[in-house]
Amino acid sequence: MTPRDVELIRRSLEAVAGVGGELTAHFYALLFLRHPEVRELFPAAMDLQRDRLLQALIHVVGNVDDAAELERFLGQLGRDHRKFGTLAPHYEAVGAALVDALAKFAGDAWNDEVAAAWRRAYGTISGLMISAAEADARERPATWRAQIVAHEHRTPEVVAVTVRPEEPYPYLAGQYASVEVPWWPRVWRYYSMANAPRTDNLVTFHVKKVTTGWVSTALAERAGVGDVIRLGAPLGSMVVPQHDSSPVLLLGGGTGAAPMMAILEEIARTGPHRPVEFFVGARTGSDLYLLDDLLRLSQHHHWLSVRPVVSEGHTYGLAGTLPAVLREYGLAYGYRAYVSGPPDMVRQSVEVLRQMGVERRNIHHDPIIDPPVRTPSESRAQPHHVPTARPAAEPRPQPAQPQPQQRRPQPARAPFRPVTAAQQPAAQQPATQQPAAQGAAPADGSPVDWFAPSARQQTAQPQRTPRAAQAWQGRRSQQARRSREAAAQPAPAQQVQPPQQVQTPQQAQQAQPPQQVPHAQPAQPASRERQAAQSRQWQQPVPQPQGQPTAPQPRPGPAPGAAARGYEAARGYEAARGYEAARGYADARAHEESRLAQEAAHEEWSQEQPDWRRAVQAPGPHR
Ligand SMILES: NC(=O)C1=CN([C@@H]2O[C@H](COP(=O)(O)OP(=O)(O)OC[C@H]3O[C@@H](n4cnc5c(N)ncnc54)[C@H](O)[C@@H]3O)[C@@H](O)[C@H]2O)C=CC1
Repeated sequence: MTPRDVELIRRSLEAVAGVGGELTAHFYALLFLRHPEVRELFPAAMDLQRDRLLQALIHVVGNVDDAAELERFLGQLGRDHRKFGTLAPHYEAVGAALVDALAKFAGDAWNDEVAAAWRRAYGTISGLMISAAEADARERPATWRAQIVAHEHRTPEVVAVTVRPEEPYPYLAGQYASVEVPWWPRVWRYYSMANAPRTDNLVTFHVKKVTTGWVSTALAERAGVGDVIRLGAPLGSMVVPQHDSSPVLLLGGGTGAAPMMAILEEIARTGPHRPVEFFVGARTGSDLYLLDDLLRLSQHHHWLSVRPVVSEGHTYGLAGTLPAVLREYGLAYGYRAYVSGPPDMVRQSVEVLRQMGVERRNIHHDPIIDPPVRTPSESRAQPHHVPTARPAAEPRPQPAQPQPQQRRPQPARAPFRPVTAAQQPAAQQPATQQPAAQGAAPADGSPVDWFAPSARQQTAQPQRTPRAAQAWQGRRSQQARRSREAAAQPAPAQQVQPPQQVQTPQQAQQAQPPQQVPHAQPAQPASRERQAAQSRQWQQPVPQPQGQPTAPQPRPGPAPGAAARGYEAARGYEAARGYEAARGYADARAHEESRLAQEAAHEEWSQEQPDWRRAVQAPGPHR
């Protein structure tokens, strides 16, 4: 690209900065109308996808002077696109739709010279992506199937999910992978590997349940041992160089500490052992889910210092956010720094490190991931504030908000979610739960999803053909009826409850371990102390029922009477049977829900087409 091309492209991007949402919606409308087969490559819900395109373009234009960074970024983008099934001809279709969409929205900033500059630039971009993807295809698969072998709640919100990929999954400590769950096809989310590569090929991810995160919620609540997920190729350059012995500073906030654990494990295993300072941050003491592991490690490794940092509430450790504590207490000079956590934490930490004199090349972090939620003022004030690449991210939870659904609207098209007995039809939802109309700030001042469908698109929704609307209604009421029937049936777990009168309270409690029913809300220990108390309780020997001799007794046969059944239940036997039954039952329901969701998504796709046509035919803002 010539400097003139760069100048023209920058100016045209500035011209469309205020209409990014419409531009990308128009781009996808054009693409899907011209090439309907391409729609199959994208997830049913397109909101995050829309955000990605513009972010990638902004990154490319922002780094156009840095050939090495461009090559790295586009190479990674091309390799990462293999998991979507993207082929070389798709790039051409995308380029044509992109230029046409820009032409419509750039207004006076668009002319033949600008169009030619964009075509040249896109040729270079797609060329780099295609060649990186082709080279990658010669070496490794596009995706890996991986079976969940462990699923462990580390806190009520954070789950450690361990998978065994079916084929070797080579990666470096500190890298991340995209993950797709079977319930939301083509929706990919990124998680860092929380362990260094192991000979048994097991990989652990730390997943925080996010209110509106489809993949995170599925991984945390729906997934269980035996389920198979898909992994994309490992990505990222936040790795410790081999043969480097500089001291290391690790800053890990929340589940962002996961890649730091992998780096730490790698240093411990392969050396060289150099001073490692690990500032591990969380909002509250009970969110420091890695602290016990880290303290144990620091007892074994004299070179490791662990500094817990808590920003809310009173607890041991340092008080404040990670960047603030780093500024106050941190050692940084001469250190190689690794930073991971919420986007603002990473940005601020990088800034503090730079102020402390750490060279940019010694500060490592993943591409900064922002949730696709922006206030109108942010969008207007900082249309180009994105300095680095951003893979798609799930919106970060807003724990401080009492009503998270008001902060981040639900996925725009309610039918994508299966209807359960507990849910009202979307039309009956309170007005506050409906997605905010684009461009209109909610009265309560909460942020607008700037990439949500516009008010026009939403009001266009009821304009289905009567036949399609009838089919959809039929499907919804069928699902609601099934859910009601399922809810009315006693769950198998309840059918095998032993009679109450033969159980002591302790036995009853032990017969129903809180963590054993999958897909149910996990127990919510209010504090670390309570967690410890629960764990101690579970380690206690099973008390003998009253009236039974205390000497070892042969286990009673299969439930000859109520007392024997109670005895078995106290030993967890009935609970285990109930668990199995409940699990099969829940799985069947989950599959049914998933099937209905898929059908609904397909129906939505066909309903979208008139919307695309209208979007394509509508006049641009400048015309
Ligand atoms: N799960 C994974 O494998 C990985 C997750 N991440 C990212 O890490 C983040 C983890 O989120 P949570 O666990 O909810 O962390 P969190 O929101 O509970 O915060 C963790 C730490 O970051 C600090 N922090 C939060 N917001 C801040 C701000 N605006 N300025 C300064 N410090 C701030 C907190 O004080 C705390 O010390 C997510 O954004 C996730 O995308 C990053 C890498 C890997």
